[in-house]
Amino acid sequence: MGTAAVIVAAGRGSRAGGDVPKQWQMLAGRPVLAHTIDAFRGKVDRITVTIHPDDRAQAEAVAQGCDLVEGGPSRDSSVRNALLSLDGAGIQRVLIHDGARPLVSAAVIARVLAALDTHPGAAPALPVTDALWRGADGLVAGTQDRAGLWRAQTPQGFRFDAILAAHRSHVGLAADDVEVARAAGLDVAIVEGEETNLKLTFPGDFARAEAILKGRRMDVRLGNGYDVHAFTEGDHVWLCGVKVPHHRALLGHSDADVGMHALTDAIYGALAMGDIGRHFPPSDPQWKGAASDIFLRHAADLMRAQGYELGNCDVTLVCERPKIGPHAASMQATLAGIMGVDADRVSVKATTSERLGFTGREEGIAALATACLVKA
Ligand SMILES: Nc1ccn([C@@H]2O[C@H](COP(=O)(O)OP(=O)(O)OP(=O)(O)O)[C@@H](O)[C@H]2O)c(=O)n1
Ligand SMILES: C[C@](O)(CO)[C@H](O)COP(=O)(O)O
Repeated sequence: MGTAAVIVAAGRGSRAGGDVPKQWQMLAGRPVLAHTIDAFRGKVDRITVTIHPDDRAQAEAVAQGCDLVEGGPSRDSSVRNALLSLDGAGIQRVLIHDGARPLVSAAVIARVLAALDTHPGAAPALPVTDALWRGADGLVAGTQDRAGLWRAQTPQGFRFDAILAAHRSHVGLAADDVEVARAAGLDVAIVEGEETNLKLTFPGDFARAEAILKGRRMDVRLGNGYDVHAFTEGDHVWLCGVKVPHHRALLGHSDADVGMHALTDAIYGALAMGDIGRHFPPSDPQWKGAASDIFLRHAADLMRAQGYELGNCDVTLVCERPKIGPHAASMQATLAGIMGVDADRVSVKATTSERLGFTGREEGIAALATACLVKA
């Protein structure tokens, strides 16, 4: 079934302010209209965008792969021009959407399309939840019952032939295409809209839209790390940056801080940037006996260079001895200090392996770590 989207973007955005009409203003680094068009790509067979004659150059750059049609002096005349341009193109369903609603979700689009299986028209809306007043001269002049009132959104979807005929016969202006459809006797189903499907109308709406987009784009990454070091002769071990007295030491090319190594690898893993061995090859003599905070600091710096912050991390040391509990708080503070994060984002805990395996036989210590990195 041929489905088209008509995106109306021929207005001048007089209420939104700014140096250029709102559809050309930047939102999260891209023109508003680029976001709106992208929301429909892959969901419909073709996209028609109505533009103001002055905007052709920007439109050709932003609306690649779309048909461009010149709009009229009012929203409904712009829609009509777009529908007329699609006449005879084998379109069965059309979604008519404001170019100024760049945050429309796939779920809203899907709900409108699904409702068109059973209705000639369908549109998203939200029930009015605030009390409604009539006002005059800055005073409340009366109240309005809100029962049965809805806030209309777009895309408004229709069977193509029906809405084209409705627009052809419509006389006068219309706030939206539902008004045109209803004037022609078409039933329009209400489907659930979304608060985030806002129409950029006033200057303050851009900051709201930007905040919503930011939230949607949050990138959360998980990494894990695992390391083992064997015991050797000595009188202390380094664990999570803390020198812990013990009747043995850990054997390693560096200071063998198994906990810090696991955590470092977890961060590298979350970044998909290899492991300690890749960044600090054991074959390189300069890392012999190195304090492991060099590795962890490097991983934390890389994390920030990629735009991430540490959400939290969790290190588990597996050993019968030394007992970790008395040192856990100091380890937590040390790791947090190296990574430059608050201590409550760092957890250090330990378990025995019930005397089973190499850790149970006290041949060495194992460590596991998980790191969660967040890019807002
Ligand atoms: N002649 C017009 C007027 C409006 N629109 C489009 O209809 C949508 C909703 O209209 P509105 O928010 O009112 O946009 P503007 O008319 O641009 O804004 P304003 O009323 O503040 O000038 C917008 O995407 C707008 O570009 C259109 O294609 N052709
Ligand atoms: C179509 C619409 O977005 C539905 O809420 C709305 O009617 C457009 O209104 P405007 O007067 O063009 O801002």
